[in-house]
Amino acid sequence: MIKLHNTKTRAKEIFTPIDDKNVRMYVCGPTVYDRAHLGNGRPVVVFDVLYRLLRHAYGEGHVTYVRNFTDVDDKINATALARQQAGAAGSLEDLIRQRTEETIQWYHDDMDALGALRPNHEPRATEFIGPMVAMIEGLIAKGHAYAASGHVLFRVRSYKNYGALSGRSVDDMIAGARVEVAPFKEDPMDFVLWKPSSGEEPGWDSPWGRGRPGWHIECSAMSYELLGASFDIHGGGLDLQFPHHENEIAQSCCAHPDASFARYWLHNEMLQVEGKKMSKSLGNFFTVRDLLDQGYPGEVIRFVYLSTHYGKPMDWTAEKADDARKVLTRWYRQVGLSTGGTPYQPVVDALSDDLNTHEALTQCHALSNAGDFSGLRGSLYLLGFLANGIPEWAKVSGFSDAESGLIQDMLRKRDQAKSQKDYAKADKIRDHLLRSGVVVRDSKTGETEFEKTSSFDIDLLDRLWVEE
Ligand SMILES: Nc1ncnc2c1ncn2[C@@H]1O[C@H](COP(=O)(O)OP(=O)(O)OP(=O)(O)O)[C@@H](O)[C@H]1O
Ligand SMILES: [Zn+2]
Repeated sequence: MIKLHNTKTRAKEIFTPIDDKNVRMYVCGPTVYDRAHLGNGRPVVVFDVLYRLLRHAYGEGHVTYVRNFTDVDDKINATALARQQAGAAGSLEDLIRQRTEETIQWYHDDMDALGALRPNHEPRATEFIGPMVAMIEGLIAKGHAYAASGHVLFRVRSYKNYGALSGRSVDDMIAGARVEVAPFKEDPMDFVLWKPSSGEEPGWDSPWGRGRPGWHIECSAMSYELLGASFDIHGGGLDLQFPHHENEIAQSCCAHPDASFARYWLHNEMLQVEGKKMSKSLGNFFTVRDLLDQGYPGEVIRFVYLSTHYGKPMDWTAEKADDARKVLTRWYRQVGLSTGGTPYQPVVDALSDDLNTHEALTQCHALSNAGDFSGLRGSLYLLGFLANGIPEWAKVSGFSDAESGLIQDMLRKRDQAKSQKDYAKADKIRDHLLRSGVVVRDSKTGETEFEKTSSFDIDLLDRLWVEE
């Protein structure tokens, strides 16, 4: 039984899909104008864990995960224009396409490195302009939208539940929001569904002239096309709750009044830098690529994300990353002793309790300490580690995975002996290792490294391991 905290009801609820043969989830994806920063990676990993849990619970072929690329945006146009002004060859349209293509490639590379599975569908807004126009026409026909000066606006006051997701009234929201006042708006709260494009700006023909869609309608149209009018889960960062998600709900529920749109809304809290949201506009960001280039493995970054519950703000520290690397190194070496393995039930239970990844990692520690390496392997796999086997950085040169696993397990027993103050036993294990040709070195940080000597004898090591 999976429980999820639903922003819509502000409560942890039992998750029941509409169709357990096809569990459907939509997550708002990136605007593709630049490298993803570490904050942007958080929802990717959070919803990847949820996707993996749903696949575990309902079967791999029974979950449909959609995450879009917003490839129509003024920020993309601005980057392309800056390139053109700097002398880049090609029309603005070419440069825009180049920019979005390269950004999508970067996004894939970086998110793959974090161990995130690719969603089943990654629709690009530019491929769904037709359905967006159709949805806007439907909204106009029902009186929920109006055309004015080449724009189409959503009539917010026509939807009585507007604000329900955030739990605020329209008037409160206006007071707190930066709403654009424009002469063609009936009400300052009304938001853009379609806007005119001039000159070289990307644009498509529509009943309201050549123009482009607003950001909010993209998600409403793409989720409808790929998941239907009612689906199970909608996710994204908490910064999107208002106005983006309120607007998605208003559009979709008015276009399809008999459907429920998304039934469970999940929002991840922000990755912060000194108490403030990491964001491009504040300039306080570093990219996932920066960290990878500095030598932090993607698995380590993933581990740091998972160590905090998605509903809590978190920050990145080098100390957290160092700890993560140590723990993962030990676990990766230990699982070299096992093949296969199903996830440990307490790990599944922790994830099923509103994605308690922190508790899931605590349970992995318990498996590691108890020497249950097949349970550990299965659990790590469920958490999105080990998809490509044991990474190179965790290996010890000269040893096979199974040999490292064996040595790591002897070291575990030695640590246990030490903590029970049985120093004679601890020394005996070390001597065993030495006799088999393995030199052990304890570092100041409490980790133990090992190395192979020319007299390495795996058969002897194996025998001594069995004795212990
Ligand atoms: N600091 C953060 N922590 C967690 N999630 C974030 C953070 N910043 C953005 N996100 C999430 O990243 C996803 C992609 O958002 P988007 O591409 O709109 O980011 P952005 O607007 O370019 O970034 P920024 O907010 O820095 O301007 C969204 O789900 C958003 O909620
Ligand atoms: Zn969206």
